Amino acid sequence: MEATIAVSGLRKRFGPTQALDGLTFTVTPGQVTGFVGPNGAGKSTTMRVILGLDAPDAGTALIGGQQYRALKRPLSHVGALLDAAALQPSRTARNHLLWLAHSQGLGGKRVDEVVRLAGLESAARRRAGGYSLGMRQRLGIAAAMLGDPPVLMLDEPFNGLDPEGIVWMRGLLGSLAAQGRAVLVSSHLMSELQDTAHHLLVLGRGRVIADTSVRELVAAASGDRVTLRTSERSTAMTLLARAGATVAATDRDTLTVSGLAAERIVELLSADGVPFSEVSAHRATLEEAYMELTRDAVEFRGASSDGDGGGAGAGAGAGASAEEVAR
Ligand SMILES: Nc1ncnc2c1ncn2[C@@H]1O[C@H](COP(=O)(O)OP(=O)(O)OP(=O)(O)O)[C@@H](O)[C@H]1O
Repeated sequence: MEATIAVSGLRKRFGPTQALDGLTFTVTPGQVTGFVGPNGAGKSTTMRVILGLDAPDAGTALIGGQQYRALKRPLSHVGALLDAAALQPSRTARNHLLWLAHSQGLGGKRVDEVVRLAGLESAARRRAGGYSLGMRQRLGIAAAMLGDPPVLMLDEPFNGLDPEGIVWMRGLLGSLAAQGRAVLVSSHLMSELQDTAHHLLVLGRGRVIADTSVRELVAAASGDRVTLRTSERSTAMTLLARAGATVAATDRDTLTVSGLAAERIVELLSADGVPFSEVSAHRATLEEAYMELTRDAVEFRGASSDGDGGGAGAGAGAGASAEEVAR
């Protein structure tokens, strides 16, 4: 089966709230796609519609070209982690997985495999009701992986994980994508997606406001700034300015240089015998890149009751313009 999620023109209203407002995107295989946006942007609703748990008012949501309800053994097509708290508390984790596996015609051997994959060996025979949120997330991952699906859709999988769990989750997501699966992951924290997501889908008020590669996004936000540390600040400033750079002193022995590549700066300083202890190209964090991307369009934040999202709109080359978003 084709490892894709394709959403087209999705609309969904809950009473006065237009939760999804003509959403269109494709999640492609072989990469982790971060699904981000402020509270109430429509991330969970989108996932619920894709899984057939909510019916859209308009539009389509297809997994590998098919609607969820048309899938014969859904767990073999798509694994989902939606609400890690939704468990039968009296069941052991293993029995929960066995029950799920049997409902899909899968055997106990696969249950043992996913228990291992999720790092739950030592806890699998304990009742899930006593699990911490982090362990529930692992159990949710185990359940999502039961059918070895080509498509994964995980709502806030980092929630409740300790630092070790976060590193584990990042590694897992990366390896699932490297196996050619399509992996859609919602998150509130850019830091969780840093070095994990290859692609970013930014939602605002039920619309896609940016659909962009993380590499391009970070490169654009990083600019061409280079940090230079030297004990001969004024000599370096004169030399680099003469070579066409814009140079600003940021500290007693530190300069920020733009307009010249780091390699060229090293060449120039070396040729003139100017000492330096650091020449490093600035790399924006995903958080910085996201803030820049969403800075301009106020409307992105949504109605004030929607809470604590970022700024709004889309930066150059990354989706709709601020004006479009503000409509
Ligand atoms: N069952 C429902 N009944 C009424 N309104 C709903 C329902 N489900 C979602 N909504 C509303 O739809 C909008 C989108 O909600 P959704 O949960 O999809 O956003 P989200 O991006 O997942 O938010 P969060 O980041 O807080 O999880 C919100 O305004 C929400 O209040």
